[in-house]
Amino acid sequence: MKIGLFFGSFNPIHVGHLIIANTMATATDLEQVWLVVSPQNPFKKNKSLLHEFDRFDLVERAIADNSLLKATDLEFHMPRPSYTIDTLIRIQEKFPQHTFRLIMGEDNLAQFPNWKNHDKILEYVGLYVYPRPSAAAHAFGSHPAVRMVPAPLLDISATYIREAIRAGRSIRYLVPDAVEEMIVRKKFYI
Ligand SMILES: Nc1ncnc2c1ncn2[C@@H]1O[C@H](COP(=O)(O)OP(=O)(O)OP(=O)(O)O)[C@@H](O)[C@H]1O
Ligand SMILES: O=C(O)c1ccc[n+]([C@@H]2O[C@H](COP(=O)([O-])O)[C@@H](O)[C@H]2O)c1
Repeated sequence: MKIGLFFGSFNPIHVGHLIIANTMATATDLEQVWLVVSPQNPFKKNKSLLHEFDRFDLVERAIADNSLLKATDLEFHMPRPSYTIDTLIRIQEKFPQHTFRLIMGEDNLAQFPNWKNHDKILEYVGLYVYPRPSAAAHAFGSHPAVRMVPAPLLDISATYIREAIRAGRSIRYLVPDAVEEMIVRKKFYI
């Protein structure tokens, strides 16, 4: 199978992530998308980073009704911070029967040349990129290993959702109902 790996902090998962994952699984040649929850992005020092077990639970709740999407906690058992190349190698070793592509939002492309072994990532799996309104300029638009997937722009972020919660505003429709229910019940991000 050809599978898209969608890495993220998912702090928390929101409808933007779900639209991206579902678009990749239905409007491209990818047959499934696996959401890889990263314990620690090497570039992010976030005080409001929820424990990875809780972020993973929220992801599982969010995708429970979509058989094309799966969640994986593989990075929980790997060294921190979470370097994507190391995880890609581990996943390919574990699932030699599948081919993989790396999915990311366009905002990640500007910093991508600073990722560990980014050339190797391009060679190894290639990228499927979802456009993002806040994306800074980058030089990957016509790179042969990078596929820009045309799709509606989504001006929504986990930062906005955390701020809304802190300010006592509703996050209804920004996250699935089951995710909102758990965030409210467990008082996450307050
Ligand atoms: N609205 C969006 N449009 C395009 N890509 C997105 C969007 N939201 C998230 N992504 C992509 O999803 C992946 C995981 O992102 P992440 O979990 O950091 O979400 P985020 O909303 O950007 O979070 P934060 O606001 O905390 O930085 C990244 O590749 C990111 O580029
Ligand atoms: O491997 C790297 O050098 C690297 C540098 C920056 C980010 N990443 C990964 O990119 C993914 C997206 O991060 P985030 O926090 O924007 O969701 C997440 O899995 C990070 O571990 C990976």
